[in-house]
Amino acid sequence: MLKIFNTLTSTKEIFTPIKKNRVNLYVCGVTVYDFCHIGHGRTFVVFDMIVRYLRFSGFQVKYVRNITDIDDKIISKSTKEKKKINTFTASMIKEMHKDFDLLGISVPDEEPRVTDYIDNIIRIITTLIKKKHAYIHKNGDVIFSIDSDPNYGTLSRQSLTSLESGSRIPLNNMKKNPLDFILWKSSNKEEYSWDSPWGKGRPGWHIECSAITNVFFNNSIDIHGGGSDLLFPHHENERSQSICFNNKSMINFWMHTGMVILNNKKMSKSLGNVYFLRNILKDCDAEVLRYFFLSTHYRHPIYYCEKNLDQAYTSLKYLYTALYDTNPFFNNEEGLNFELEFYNAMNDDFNTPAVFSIFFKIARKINFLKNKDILKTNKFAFRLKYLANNLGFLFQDPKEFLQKKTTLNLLTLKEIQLLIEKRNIARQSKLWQEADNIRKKLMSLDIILEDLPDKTIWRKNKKS
Ligand SMILES: Nc1ncnc2c1ncn2[C@@H]1O[C@H](COP(=O)(O)OP(=O)(O)OP(=O)(O)O)[C@@H](O)[C@H]1O
Ligand SMILES: [Zn+2]
Repeated sequence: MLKIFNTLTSTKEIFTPIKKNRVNLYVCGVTVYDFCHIGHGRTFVVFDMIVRYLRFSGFQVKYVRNITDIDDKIISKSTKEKKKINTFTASMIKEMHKDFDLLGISVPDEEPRVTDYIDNIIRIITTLIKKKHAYIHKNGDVIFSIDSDPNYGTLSRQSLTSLESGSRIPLNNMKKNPLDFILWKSSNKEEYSWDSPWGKGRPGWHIECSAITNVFFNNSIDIHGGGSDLLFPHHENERSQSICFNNKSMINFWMHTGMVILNNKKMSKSLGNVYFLRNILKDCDAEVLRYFFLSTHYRHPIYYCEKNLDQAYTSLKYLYTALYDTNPFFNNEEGLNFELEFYNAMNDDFNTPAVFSIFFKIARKINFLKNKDILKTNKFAFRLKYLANNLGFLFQDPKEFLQKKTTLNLLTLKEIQLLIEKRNIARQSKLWQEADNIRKKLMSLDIILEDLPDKTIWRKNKKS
């Protein structure tokens, strides 16, 4: 039985979908004004893992992730680069897809862009005004009145009084409450404004998700996700608007991922403390990065540093070394207790760190069986691969993975193989000094040897 931590109730709850066997999942996507960073990678790998597991568990999942393609930062960046907004956002979206592909994040079923849903946004705002949940300022801005919603603050569990006193927005004559937020921003700039009953303008940020979820899910959502940075104000505001528009809430579970932290701050485009995915992936295998993201529980923050990536690499190396030289053999006999442990861990709010320790247990079993019982080894290898594949791991050829970090400009693969053979002959002839010299020579070229019972394998030293 799957249990998910629901931010709304702050408890782990049994997950029952609104419609049997179907899951409607919506995740807030990227504001496209720069390349994607590791923080995006973490959040979207987490939801990718969740989608994969839900599908693996037999649910039919409809996964929608929006793209914010209109916003102040987009306007200022495209202006700076002297590009038309559409051209600029189209190129950023293309780059985002490239990065996510590199990371093995499967494509959502729908990726709606905000600018394609302006009519729907206007329709919702019109209704909110009619229902007196929003008011029009004389400059043409439309503003949501949080005091019109008695439940405002419920999701992020904040008391309005403390929010108001803590708010740094000055109480001017434009907003009735300092926490009121903009639904429609008046603007006359041709390129990024649309006609509306309140004059030319463009949507505020929060309203886009209410509009898009209405279009794609008719406001009937099983899981709504995003990073924990979005809980307040974005998700609080979105929820409030949607409830006021629809008269009820049909979002059952709210899930939030922990932040990727760099230098004690959330990694973010606007702060500029980012590592772009594309740069990290030049040196780091995508599966290693994926492993790093999921080796901490999705709700906890993670701290990016080389050392943590190295640890992820070492762990994956252990799993691939276990699979090396096996022929995974389909079966329903061996490792079923591990499979059960896997389901228990995943059903416990997607506990991937626990899952990885189960993978390790299977790998240890494989290592123990190797050279003792080939069939059993291969059956356990199947179990490991089968379970890991379902979360997007262990798809690579073990040999290729172990040898991957090779930018071999000094030695060709053939030369390495020749040296290994030479060393093996020296060892067989008990010429230990000569064998050791060859090992040292390879080591100085960052090639590490591992002697298995019947052969020697090599890999590139990760740190080089
Ligand atoms: N450091 C991070 N760790 C984990 N998730 C993140 C991080 N930064 C952004 N996200 C998530 O990625 C998605 C897209 O975020 P967004 O495009 O707003 O990125 P951002 O870098 O925070 O940009 P900005 O600084 O302009 O707000 C959101 O779901 C957000 O929660
Ligand atoms: Zn959103």
